[in-house]
Amino acid sequence: MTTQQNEQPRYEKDMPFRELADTFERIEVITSRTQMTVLLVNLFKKTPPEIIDKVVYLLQGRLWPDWKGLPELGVGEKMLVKAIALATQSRESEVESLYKSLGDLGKAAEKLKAKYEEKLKKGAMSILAFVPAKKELTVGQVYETLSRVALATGEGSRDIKLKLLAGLLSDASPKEAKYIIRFVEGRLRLGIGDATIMDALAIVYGGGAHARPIVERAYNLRADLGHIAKILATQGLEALKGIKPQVGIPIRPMLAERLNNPVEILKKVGGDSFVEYKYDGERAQIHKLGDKIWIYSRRLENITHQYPDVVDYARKYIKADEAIVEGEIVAYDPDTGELRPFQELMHRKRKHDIHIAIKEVPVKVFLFDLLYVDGEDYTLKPLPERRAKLEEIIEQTETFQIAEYIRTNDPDELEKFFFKAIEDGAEGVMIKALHKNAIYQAGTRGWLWIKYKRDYKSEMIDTVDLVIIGAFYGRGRRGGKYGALLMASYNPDKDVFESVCKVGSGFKDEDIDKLPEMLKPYIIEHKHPRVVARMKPDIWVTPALVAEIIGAELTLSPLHTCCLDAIKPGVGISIRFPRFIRWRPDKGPEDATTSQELLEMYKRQLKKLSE
Ligand SMILES: Nc1ncnc2c1ncn2[C@@H]1O[C@H](COP(=O)(O)OP(=O)(O)OP(=O)(O)O)[C@@H](O)[C@H]1O
Repeated sequence: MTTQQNEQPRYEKDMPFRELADTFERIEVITSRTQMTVLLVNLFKKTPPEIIDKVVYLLQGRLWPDWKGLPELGVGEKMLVKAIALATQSRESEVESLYKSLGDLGKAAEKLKAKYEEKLKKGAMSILAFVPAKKELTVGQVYETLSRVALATGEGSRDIKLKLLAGLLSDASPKEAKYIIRFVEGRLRLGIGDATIMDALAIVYGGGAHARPIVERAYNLRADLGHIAKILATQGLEALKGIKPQVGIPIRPMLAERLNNPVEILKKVGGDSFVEYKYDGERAQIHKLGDKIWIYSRRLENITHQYPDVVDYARKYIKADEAIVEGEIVAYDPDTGELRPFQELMHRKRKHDIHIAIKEVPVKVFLFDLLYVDGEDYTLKPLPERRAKLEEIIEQTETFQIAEYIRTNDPDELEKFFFKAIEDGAEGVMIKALHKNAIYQAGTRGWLWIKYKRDYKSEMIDTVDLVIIGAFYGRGRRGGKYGALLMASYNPDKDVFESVCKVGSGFKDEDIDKLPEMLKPYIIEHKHPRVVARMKPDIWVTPALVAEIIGAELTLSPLHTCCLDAIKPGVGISIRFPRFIRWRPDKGPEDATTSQELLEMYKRQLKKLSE
């Protein structure tokens, strides 16, 4: 077996890997977080600044931040068993049985390594052979070798990985072998949190606890703790103080608190606020540098490859050389423009062929913040300033636009907008403070943003039969035809038809093709006298035709008049994500589901949302 020492470059500024393995071992037996910090402080004091980033990554149990999208180690248990067998000149069956009895492959490696070293020593003693003194493994070497293991891909990569690992284990002491194996297995499990690492960094390189918020702020702006540690260790605290976001490195997201009372919410944010749709999609932090685009998820994974369409929009419609903006990616129906449920977006993510997925589940992006543009950090500027700049640099289109919002300090207005948001397929609303301290609190959940979602949801179990009272012109593939219908329930007490929803989904192409002919005899120039509606369709029709409809749930809406004021003042009952099932030619308009029945259904199906 050739040893890694001979193949690997030695690091000028390096330290023995033993130091790290010793720290791991001590961390395993301590019981308090303070002790953990002390151990890390001692470790960092011994660490040359040039390799602090590698030490931090190894403490985090990874080789680099996940968002880099670099390959993982890609080493299975079988390969590890082989590598241990090679490095300790044992049989694979021996490794396996020891693994079985100890329940820990790291410990098995440690034992076999110790046994092998013992054997070597004895052999050397008995024949008085010359055994060259082994050089110590260094952090740099271990890091470099493991990186090469991860980056070896494609044909022949299995052999390369095996050879590299076996070499590394040959050079390792028993204890080092144990931790190398656990690291590769992803089972280091030392429970060292980022916060503890930051505490220790602040003490060693920042001069004490006062440096801690500066380290944290830097990490929030650039979610790469190794990178932040290296700047701190090599350039000092002042360099960290001036740190700005960097395009390509994700910013840790700002998060919202939750409240369900509009009056209280407005009090919390200081009255005047933006109330925005809380879209039900995937959060996207979009970075642009010239033509290069990165998209990061809520958990800062690199999801760029999942959204080539969004990459395209960002390239075209962000009018800045460098920018970081945030928004929500939502699935929509191109024929009606309506938003689709979150599950459809997930369906798209599961598809293997991204080009088919893009066609089947097209998406829109609703932008809600701007964090950085052309060299300027916007995270410390108040929201109105960020929004104004966002509006300035975005060319808004159908598929790439600013989130729907109102500015208000009126709880009733807030509530109405909330119901409208739900009916339009959003989850609720986000209320955002506008005062001068309303900065972008990266990495923090706070009261500058408050989410307002429903407590209750009325599941829709049964279908309903509703009457057509109007129609909307279609777009996309439905251009020149009707794309959606305005549907109503019957109110026998008043003998009127009350609007419930606008339905555009569930129709087959032939249904859409037949609509103009079906509706033609019923078209009228104005709203029918027996129709009560707030929404205005492109054409009105006499209530006559009935269709069976289902939806995700019954919901409250300020746009519809079915049971208006019955549950809450100013809002009626509606259907969220309604879908056409079939025509009901056997039913006349007065046979449709009544408003009273819808009210009963709403009440019956009311369910507390357990979160
Ligand atoms: N207009 C908007 N402004 C901010 N966030 C929005 C908006 N629309 C949708 N969102 C989504 O809502 C989330 C904000 O809620 P929160 O900060 O509580 O995050 P969360 O913990 O992911 O919660 P949730 O599960 O409710 O989405 C964001 O992460 C984002 O994905």
